Amino acid sequence: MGMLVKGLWQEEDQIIQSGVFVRPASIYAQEIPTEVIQGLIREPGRYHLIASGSCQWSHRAVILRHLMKLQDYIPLHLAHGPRLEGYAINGGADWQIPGSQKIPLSRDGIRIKHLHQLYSHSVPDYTGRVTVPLLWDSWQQKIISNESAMIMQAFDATSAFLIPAGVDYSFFPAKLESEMKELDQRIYHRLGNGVYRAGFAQSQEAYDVAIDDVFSELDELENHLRENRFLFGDIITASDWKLFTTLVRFDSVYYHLHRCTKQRLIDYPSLWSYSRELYSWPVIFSSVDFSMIRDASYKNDTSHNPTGIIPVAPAADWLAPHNREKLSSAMIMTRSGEKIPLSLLFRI
Ligand SMILES: N[C@@H](CCC(=O)N[C@@H](CS)C(=O)NCC(=O)O)C(=O)O
Repeated sequence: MGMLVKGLWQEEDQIIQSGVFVRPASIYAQEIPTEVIQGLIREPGRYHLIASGSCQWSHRAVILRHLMKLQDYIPLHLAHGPRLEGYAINGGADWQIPGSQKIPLSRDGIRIKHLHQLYSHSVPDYTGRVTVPLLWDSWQQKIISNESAMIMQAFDATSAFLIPAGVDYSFFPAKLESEMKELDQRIYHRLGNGVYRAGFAQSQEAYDVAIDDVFSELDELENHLRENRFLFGDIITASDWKLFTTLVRFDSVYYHLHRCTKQRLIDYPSLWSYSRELYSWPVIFSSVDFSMIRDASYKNDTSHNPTGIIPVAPAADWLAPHNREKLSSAMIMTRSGEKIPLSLLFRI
């Protein structure tokens, strides 16, 4: 896939170790400071989100931007196009680095084509992977974070300053913090990253271990969601959105391209109705582009799909009634831990 070494792009990388896919830690993975969170609201247009429509980690950040109603505050740029040197930032055409026209002697701004050029513009001797999503500070011309979980949390925390819809709701309620952390880690290891470990495995053993994790996690979630409307009962949290971005891609990409072929999402009745409920929210529905997900995944994963042929989409009725309201009401928490009906805030 390629990476930057001391600011220079190189095609070799080190993500496979003894046949096992090892996802490197993000370089800017620290918690996002409060001044930046306040800045997201108080300085509209200063911070930009750069994401990809196909990537589950990007999708998490894009979803939180919608749910916290930040579209007018944080411009979104979708990296897409042929991956010649990693991600193209604007379909392979020139793209002006936001804010670069303010750099002295650069009135026309700095124009780039590849995401790695944004990384090395931010840190000239950057060594590491060049990943989406990332949060860009257009005033300081630097990357603030390239870790989706931290970006989600920062977007969520803006409700302490902005109070969209007059209620300081949160998808990371303090009351559930430690339980969410534990659950998110388990799901990330076994399922979210498990589908990548299965897809990129270069030995039978590594593949078998990953597949076992993926499907035992799906079994466990299926049991849980049979009786619980969301992962935390009647309360929706960011853990649901993290899980959703993996599930929504499962049958379209991971099932076939990553060889997760034991069962499809639609073979799990509760996981499938749960996914349909989350998909049915108008703001979420508009954030899912199945053909972009499939095209980008199948065209760019040339090691699994050297011909670039995009297989036909699996038949699945994502708009069929989910009937999850029979399980419980649907609630959300405020920052202080009070439960309020979701329908007061969102069209669901
Ligand atoms: N830990 C990161 C992972 C992001 C990530 O791996 N993104 C993929 C796209 S789905 C990427 O940019 N891959 C390019 C690469 O690793 O070279 C996060 O959750 O934000």
